[in-house]
Amino acid sequence: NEPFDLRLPTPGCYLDPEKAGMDSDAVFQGMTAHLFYTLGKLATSASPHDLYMALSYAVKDRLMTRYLASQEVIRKKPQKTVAYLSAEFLIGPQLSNNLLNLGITQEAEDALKRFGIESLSTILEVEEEPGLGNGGLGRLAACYMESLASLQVPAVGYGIRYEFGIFNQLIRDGWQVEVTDKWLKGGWPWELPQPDESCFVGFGGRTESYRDDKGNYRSRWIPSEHAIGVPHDVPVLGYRVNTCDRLRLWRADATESFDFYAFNIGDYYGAVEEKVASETLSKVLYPNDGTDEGRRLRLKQQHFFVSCSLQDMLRSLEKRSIPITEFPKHWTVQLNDTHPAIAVAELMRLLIDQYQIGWEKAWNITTSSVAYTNHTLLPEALEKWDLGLFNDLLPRHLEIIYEINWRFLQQLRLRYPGDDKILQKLSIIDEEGFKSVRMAHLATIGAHHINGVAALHSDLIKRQLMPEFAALWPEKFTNVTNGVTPRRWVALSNPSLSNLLEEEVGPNWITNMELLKKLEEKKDDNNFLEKFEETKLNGKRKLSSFVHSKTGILVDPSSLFDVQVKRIHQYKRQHLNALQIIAQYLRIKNGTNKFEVPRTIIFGGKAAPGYFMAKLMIRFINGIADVVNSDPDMDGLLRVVFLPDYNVKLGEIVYPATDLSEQISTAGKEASGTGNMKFAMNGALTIGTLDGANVELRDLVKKENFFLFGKTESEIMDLKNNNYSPKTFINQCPELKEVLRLIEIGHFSNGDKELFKPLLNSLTGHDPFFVMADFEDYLNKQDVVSECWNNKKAWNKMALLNTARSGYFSSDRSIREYCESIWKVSPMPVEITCDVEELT
Ligand SMILES: [N-]=[N+]=N[C@]1([C@H](N)O)O[C@H](CO)[C@@H](O)[C@H](O)[C@H]1O
Repeated sequence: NEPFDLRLPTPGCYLDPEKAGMDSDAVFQGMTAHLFYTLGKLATSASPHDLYMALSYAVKDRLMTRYLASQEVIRKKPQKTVAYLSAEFLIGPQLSNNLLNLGITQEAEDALKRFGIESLSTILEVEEEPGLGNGGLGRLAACYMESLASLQVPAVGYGIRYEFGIFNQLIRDGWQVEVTDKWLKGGWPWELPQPDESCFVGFGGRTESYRDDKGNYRSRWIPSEHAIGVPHDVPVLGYRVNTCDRLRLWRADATESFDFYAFNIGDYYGAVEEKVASETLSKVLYPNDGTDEGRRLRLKQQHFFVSCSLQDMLRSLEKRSIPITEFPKHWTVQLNDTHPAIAVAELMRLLIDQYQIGWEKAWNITTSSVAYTNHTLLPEALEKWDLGLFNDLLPRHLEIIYEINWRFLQQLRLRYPGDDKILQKLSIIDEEGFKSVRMAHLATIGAHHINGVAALHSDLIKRQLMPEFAALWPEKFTNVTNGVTPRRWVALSNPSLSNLLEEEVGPNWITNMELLKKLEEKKDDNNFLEKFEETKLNGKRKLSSFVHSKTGILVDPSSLFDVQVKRIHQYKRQHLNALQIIAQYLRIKNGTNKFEVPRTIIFGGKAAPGYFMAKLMIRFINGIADVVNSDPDMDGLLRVVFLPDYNVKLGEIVYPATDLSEQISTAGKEASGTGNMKFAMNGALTIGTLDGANVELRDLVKKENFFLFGKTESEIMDLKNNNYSPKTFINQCPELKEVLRLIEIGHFSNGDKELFKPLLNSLTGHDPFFVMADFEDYLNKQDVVSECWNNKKAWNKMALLNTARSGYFSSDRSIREYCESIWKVSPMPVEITCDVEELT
């Protein structure tokens, strides 16, 4: 394709920062200009936030050439583009990542010095992160967008621009308190509103059939309510390439922002009612991680961003005068879980009702364009929409879903004549009890591929979640194990390790993590192992001062940093970790502590506001921390910390500072996990169960470099099918008995015996996540950890081998697999030819 002609007076073709207006002086000039013209500030009176905004604008300027060039390539060259539809994009802070991917971090440091700012970190601290996601699913979408750009694959991420993201978490008297996340309050320099590319979206109303000009009977939708979707584009720059893809986030606005008639008759609320109602669509992110929300507004949000996104894709074909029937050649649509699954019905509606395409053709276009990723097996997370609500909000879509379902059931009748049971089981409509629409079935029937996010998980989807569908369409079911971007999670978060890796294997490990295998040669090199350990200590010192500044707790960087950071959920078993701590506490108190290993145990994670047991688990951990941290017997041996407001920014401090990564979910429950990958890349050892991606991690780093414990998924199944009794395990383990007794008498709740009763009753009663069954094995494995820690050389060797062998978990590998096996797309480098002289 002919190179992007750069006749525009903009800095920025990726030849060489020095030559293309990327040197520190150009950055300084850019900042000065934005302070003056954009922010109306003089350098002399600029606050750190002003300088953050000025530097961000100056950096965004330097993205624009690539951003526009990349859009031009998509516009000019009929190439299949990836559309990643996700209700969540947990993109994290942008400035440091864009500086890294542009390769001008040092230039920014130098420019800031001329404003009297000694360190870039001072400016990075003030950046608000857009909390547009809950946890793993949202962060995965962000890692994937960055890898798509770094691999030079044209892509658009489609999502919602929530005005309020995931709540900020405060800890008050040990309890989680949610605070609204006003991330936009200081302004956000990383977006480009595109109001002229807005879309209309309908809700409610009714459908009516009519005869079209060819006399065919057709159905059409007459919505009773409308909203406008205004796109806000966020550049997603690849690492040291010209590709800059975009994240298109939809903001909801009213078709009629102000009703003068209502105003004139003094009905002031009426005057803005519609505006308020519409804006609510993108007002706030639902703060649940992996549970079905089932609320009307949630379904409206899903239809809102999906309809805008599909209209946007179809419009891009019209703009390029490409026949709509060629949609599958130009767009491959990935559904990030069932949250955007309405896309199957909405694409059919747009193709049939708006573009008058016949059913079969429309179905062919849809099923050859859409693919679906499942992220959880938890029954309570599988979205099912009440039929009444669905019909009320999306009557035309329900008509189309009935037709899809009818045709599907016809197929089944042919394949399984007389087997009504399988029809009921696979139908999109769940007729049992409250009739509902099963979104996972709609996605599976409408998709050409369904993938899980780790080998075990994808296998369990086929064996447990959807065995009949897997038998029906074995070719559709596949696996793409999750990955994380090494740019943010190693190069950016852990500069001292990054420098050591570059020293040892050269700079290309950042885009080719397999190169890290070369580090294996250093596994017995004491000198190198000490350097490696030093990088970890750097991280631990940084985290220690952060812990002290946030919680007032003093922790010893030379102690074993044992970390569990993730959303609080019973299946992730933060309470199992807490019980183990009490056992350690008792051993120290009773003098039966075998290994004098000073440990700092750190927790972090938000609980969904409506999830009582998760909130009680946070209170429980803080109750234990108060007792342990105020007990002189624990000095120099045990410290427990609950770090508030765990998010991407905090993750960037925690992952490089961890010795032991806790991945202790009940086997069969954690689809993949991605924190486990970030820890291993940064040289932490994992104590974990054979669950999710832990299985592949253990295979790759080798079992001697992984602390495995616990029952396997099939052993858990056996326990479940044979009337599992937690009491059996309690009676077998005196330490566990003593731990439970201490909780019961209120030892960690100032004598209040009631506070943790719900937790105790659940653990000693039904124990749905088999905490009691795995406790003893877990406690024993922690002893193995302590023993190993006392052998520094052995520990560092194991840690090095984790980093060396975690290259597989780069999101570049995941994206390559999606491109080859599901999307059938290939990289499309963006050429920028510019006559430098002409530019500068
Ligand atoms: N929803 N959801 N699913 C999850 C996470 N909670 O966001 O998706 C993540 C991303 O696929 C998985 O790593 C994790 O195991 C799974 O529970």
